[in-house]
Amino acid sequence: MSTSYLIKNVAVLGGTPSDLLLQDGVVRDAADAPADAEVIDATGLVALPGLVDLHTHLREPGREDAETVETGTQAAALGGFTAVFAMANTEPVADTAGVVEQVWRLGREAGHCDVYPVGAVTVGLGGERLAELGAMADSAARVRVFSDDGRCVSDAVLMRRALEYVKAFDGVIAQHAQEPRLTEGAQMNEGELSGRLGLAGWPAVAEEAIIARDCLLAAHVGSRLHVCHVSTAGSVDIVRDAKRKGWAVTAEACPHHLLLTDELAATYDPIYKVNPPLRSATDVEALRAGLADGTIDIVATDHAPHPHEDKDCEWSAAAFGMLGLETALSIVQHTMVDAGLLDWAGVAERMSYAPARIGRVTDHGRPIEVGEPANVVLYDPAATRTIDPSESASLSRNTPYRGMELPGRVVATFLRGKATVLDGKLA
Ligand SMILES: NC(=O)N[C@@H](CC(=O)O)C(=O)O
Ligand SMILES: [Zn+2]
Ligand SMILES: [Zn+2]
Repeated sequence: MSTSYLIKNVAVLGGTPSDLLLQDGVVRDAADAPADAEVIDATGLVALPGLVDLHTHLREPGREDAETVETGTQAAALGGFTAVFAMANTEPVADTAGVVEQVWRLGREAGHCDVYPVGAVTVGLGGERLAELGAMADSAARVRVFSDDGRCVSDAVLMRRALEYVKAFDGVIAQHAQEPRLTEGAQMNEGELSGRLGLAGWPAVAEEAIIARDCLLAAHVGSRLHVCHVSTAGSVDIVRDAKRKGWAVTAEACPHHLLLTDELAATYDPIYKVNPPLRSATDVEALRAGLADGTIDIVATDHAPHPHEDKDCEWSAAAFGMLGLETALSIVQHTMVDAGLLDWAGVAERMSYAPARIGRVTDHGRPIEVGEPANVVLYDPAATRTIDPSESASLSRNTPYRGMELPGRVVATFLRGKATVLDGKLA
């Protein structure tokens, strides 16, 4: 028999404390708790629906030195996630039914959280021929999100065809918006600082031009576009405009873009090297405002593990990317909740309900109500912790928050009523 959990005195979405029963994989009325239910005193804790990350790099197959499905989903569970969408830029690329089924199966076997593979848009992320989108959609992995993330689908005709193709199964194209010709050799945000540091600049317009083009294309063909890791104030404006026109455009912001700025590049420490790059304080403020008013639909981690030999080197030689799964909720608390921009219901919308909706997943992103799947995270917003990379479940150590004191701690995560994390540790 599986364990039942009676969670006492928990503030669901930060509301008035009540009791919750998780039994047989679903949320039940606490009054029906069996005598042998495991009791958790959740006084002071907030219950949120299991978090859903629409943008994770699990690196398997091919780069198991950086991360595996096992370790990446452990990090996810520790961060309060019950589902992650695994990006397609693996080796081999997830551009066939075979590879997406393999990733999906590895996720099931690991059991720490559900893994939904993202399918590549083009063969080998080559940007030349459409991958077998229909076969991936029809596979056991039931792919609905397609992305060449890491690369931009820069060919307008190919992007149009992809948007048209996925309409047949209600899919979405998640675009890594980066005009390649405007970003050749780019190392950091283009601005006064990049000139001073002698690092090639990644201009905001290279992101904004692609987002504007793709919003127009999505509207033209009547399809769904999702914009990955929005990083500039101008991008927020473009998405806001597209939404006002009623176009089916959604967008994500990453925790690091909500907190960190390009000033950190002055350290020349590649821990701060990420794509798109850290931008200005004005951009950070616009992202927070966009996330608060719903222009930016979701927070996605873009968890991008890299082994130390790809990060502990000179800036221009280092890989782009930073860890995100285990710190995302703390960064959102710090930048949005503690700043008075979002309440916990708003966090649930942006880190669980909306990402599940965009990814067309129905058993995650559900409210914590009787009869719903017991995908729940218990979070202590009053706790603080100092980030120690060596404590991460990830195989990689590239967190930009090393040594920082962050608010909040994930106390427990439940996947279909089974504890994946208890007392802040893997169960
Ligand atoms: N974000 C990054 O800096 N890196 C990602 C690729 C990506 O998300 O574009 C990676 O795969 O390492
Ligand atoms: Zn990307
Ligand atoms: Zn990514």
